[in-house]
Amino acid sequence: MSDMNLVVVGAAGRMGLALVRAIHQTEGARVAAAIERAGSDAIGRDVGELAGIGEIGVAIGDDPLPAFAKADGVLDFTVPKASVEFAGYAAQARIAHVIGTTGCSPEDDAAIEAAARHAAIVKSGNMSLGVNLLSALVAQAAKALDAGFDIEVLEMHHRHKVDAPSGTALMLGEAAARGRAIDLRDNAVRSRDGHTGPRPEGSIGFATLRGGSVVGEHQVIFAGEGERIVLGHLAEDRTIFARGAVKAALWAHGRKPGLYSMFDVLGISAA
Ligand SMILES: NC(=O)C1=CN([C@@H]2O[C@H](COP(=O)(O)OP(=O)(O)OC[C@H]3O[C@@H](n4cnc5c(N)ncnc54)[C@H](OP(=O)(O)O)[C@@H]3O)[C@@H](O)[C@H]2O)C=CC1
Ligand SMILES: O=C(O)C1=N[C@H](C(=O)O)C[C@H](O)C1
Repeated sequence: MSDMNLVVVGAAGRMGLALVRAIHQTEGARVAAAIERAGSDAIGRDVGELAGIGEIGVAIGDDPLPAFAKADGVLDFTVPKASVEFAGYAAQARIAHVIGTTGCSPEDDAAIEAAARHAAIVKSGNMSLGVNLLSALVAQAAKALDAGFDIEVLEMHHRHKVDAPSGTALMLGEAAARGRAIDLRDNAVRSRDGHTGPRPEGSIGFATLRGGSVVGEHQVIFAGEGERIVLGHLAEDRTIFARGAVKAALWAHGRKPGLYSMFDVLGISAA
């Protein structure tokens, strides 16, 4: 079988470059095109050279449509507005679209869901095996522990991150809510400041730290009377997300249209 031709959008970004390296190391996949924002300094540069793997003969461009028309899939870790646009183009081209972008609004998610009627989309706030497994464990723990255990989600990321709470923190919050059989939207406490009053029983709290070069750290704390259970994940390298995304693309290639998650790709039961 011929290699899966992948377009990396946001190719000069932190994840874009990690994706180029991951595709290069994966049998059955090749970088067919690399796209950046119009006006980016990276336009015209060889994406392999930029990613530190040497020239691969793929110059970064700014026009996604012709690139998508010749490809089998798109890897997209950009910004919500761009991901919505790319979802429309990938749907037109009927090719797989892997979306790692976080910070999407409900309207963005609705547009992506609509595009998934025409193409296979895999979207997840975290593409690593570890976090997806952690998510299943969190749901299980939340189900086993009663509301006497307060749930708090703590995350830390590098100083460049623009959205909060992280996509992963929200995914872990969703897992906890699923375990508790409650709706996260009605129970999330996403910030605290000043005289907050006591903690609402059954709520799920989020705390965000930003600084330095931290790749991504998450903890879910179940705080009870006299004891705490802490489940966590430490990302040491962006390779874990990139490898997961390439795996998702290969999995989605030729699959029927629909919105899938990394649980589907990894065969993990959401619990
Ligand atoms: N799901 C997961 O496993 C993971 C998700 N992420 C998420 O991925 C996203 C990107 O993260 P990161 O790589 O650190 O961010 P970066 O800012 O380093 O990369 C994003 C890239 O996308 C480019 N871009 C923006 N708009 C467009 C556009 N319209 N067309 C083409 N390219 C565009 C940016 O260009 P410019 O800078 O010039 O604007 C930039 O190069 C974030 O939402 C992050 O949370 C990150 C890691 C793992
Ligand atoms: O922006 C990042 O860097 C990351 N974003 C994702 C998130 O929002 O959870 C995944 C990972 O933690 C890195």
